[in-house]
Amino acid sequence: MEFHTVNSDAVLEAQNLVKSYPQRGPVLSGVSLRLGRDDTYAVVGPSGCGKSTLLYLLCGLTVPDTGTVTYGGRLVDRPRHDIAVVLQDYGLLPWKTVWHNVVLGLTIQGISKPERSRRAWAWLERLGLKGRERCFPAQLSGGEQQRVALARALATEPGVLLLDEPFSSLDAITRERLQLTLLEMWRRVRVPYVLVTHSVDEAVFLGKKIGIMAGSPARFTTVVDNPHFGNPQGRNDPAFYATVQQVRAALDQAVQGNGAP
Ligand SMILES: Nc1ncnc2c1ncn2[C@@H]1O[C@H](COP(=O)(O)OP(=O)(O)OP(=O)(O)O)[C@@H](O)[C@H]1O
Repeated sequence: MEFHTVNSDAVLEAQNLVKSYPQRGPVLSGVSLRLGRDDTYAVVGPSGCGKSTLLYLLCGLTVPDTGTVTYGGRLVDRPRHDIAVVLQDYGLLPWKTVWHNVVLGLTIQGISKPERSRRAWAWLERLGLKGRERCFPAQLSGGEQQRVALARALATEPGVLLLDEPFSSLDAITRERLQLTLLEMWRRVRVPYVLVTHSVDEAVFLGKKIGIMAGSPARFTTVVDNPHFGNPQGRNDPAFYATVQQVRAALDQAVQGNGAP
């Protein structure tokens, strides 16, 4: 049993992560992140800077060279049931129906059949997928597949949700709808999340905190406390766009400065 001393109101905490890949060398260096119980955290940064790598470290799919990730004070060094991940390509099993994809994680966790059924129906309904449970992923649109991936993650009642560019392959309208869906889900179950995105606009809409990553190896150059998180007026509010521009400028500056301190 490994316990680490962390601030008790942090659900997920990364401290001074350093990560290298063979042949690639150091990708991340000195990366720290603190996700509180009521937080949502958006991560933006240039392509290839190491955002997905950070997410894999946060969920224990890979381990850092040095530094630690803790969940509720316990070291994360392998995947855990209470840290759910939603990937860009949905990660659905093509040979399983929507229903079986949604209950998959629950079956692995050994959840009883009635409880599996209760949770799966609840999330299919909340995400507007009732009636689609017998379909296979290939019979669904991209937006529907992404909602199945969200239902599957949320049905496990995770303590933390990690999302790796979950909406990037969707058209603009579907993307905005699903951003709202994620926000509604967060308001309902209050599961803290880390969202990796290429879209500054999405980061400002969905991140209470916005971490800007840059440099080689990358680190957080700036973390913005975002007053426009979940702004009901959203994109109709000029102040929202002022924040988008500020974050974009900070990102440009970080990239031009290559993240150097
Ligand atoms: N398993 C691996 N082995 C070697 N190099 C890797 C591995 N995984 C990622 N990399 C390299 O590490 C760097 C960071 O990759 P990562 O996918 O974390 O970046 P990213 O910021 O998420 O990129 P993007 O925004 O394009 O998705 C890239 O140069 C990538 O080629």
